Amino acid sequence: MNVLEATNVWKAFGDNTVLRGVDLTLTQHEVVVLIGASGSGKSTLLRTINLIERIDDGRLVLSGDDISDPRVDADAVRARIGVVFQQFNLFPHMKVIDNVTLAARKVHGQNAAQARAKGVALLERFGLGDKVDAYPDRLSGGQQQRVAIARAILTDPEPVAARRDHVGAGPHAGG
Ligand SMILES: Nc1ncnc2c1ncn2[C@@H]1O[C@H](COP(=O)(O)OP(=O)(O)OP(=O)(O)O)[C@@H](O)[C@H]1O
Repeated sequence: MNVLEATNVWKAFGDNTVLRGVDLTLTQHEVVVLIGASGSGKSTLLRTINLIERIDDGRLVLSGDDISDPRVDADAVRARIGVVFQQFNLFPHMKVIDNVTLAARKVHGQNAAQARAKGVALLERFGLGDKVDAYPDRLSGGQQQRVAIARAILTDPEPVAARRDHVGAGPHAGG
């Protein structure tokens, strides 16, 4: 019995086409790992299956039921699917750049213009130059994670090497 059959699934956000004709079949008791670059569309595919995002084209069949039919009861479908979400505790009402520089400005007293310049440079280094003025809910999980890392780095934390010396940890500690 196929638990899920995704056929030729397409999904775009504006001119960013994320899912381009995805086919996926899952059978009962099967464990499947979805691997791809950050921002390549893994979460988007999972969100379409859970009807958080509606697909633009294609078909999704859950245990024989066509859940891509717009008339389907989304809550009833979601009740049949378990989801673990990614969460990085960014402020949802603040742009990426403001999330990244907030602690540096408010807690560490860094000059606003200077903090912004450093923040933009760091975001560019992390491949997020085009997300500086986006809000967190427009980013992928990995992109949000990198914003959270940039926020931590911008406050100039104690170097990792020095911290390792303090706690006596080996070279592979942390994570
Ligand atoms: N609601 C949205 N509005 C606009 N763009 C979005 C939205 N959700 C995701 N995107 C964009 O779609 C692309 C795919 O995002 P998705 O979250 O599916 O990636 P992912 O493969 O799960 O990435 P990661 O490994 O980083 O979690 C990204 O470029 C992201 O910016």
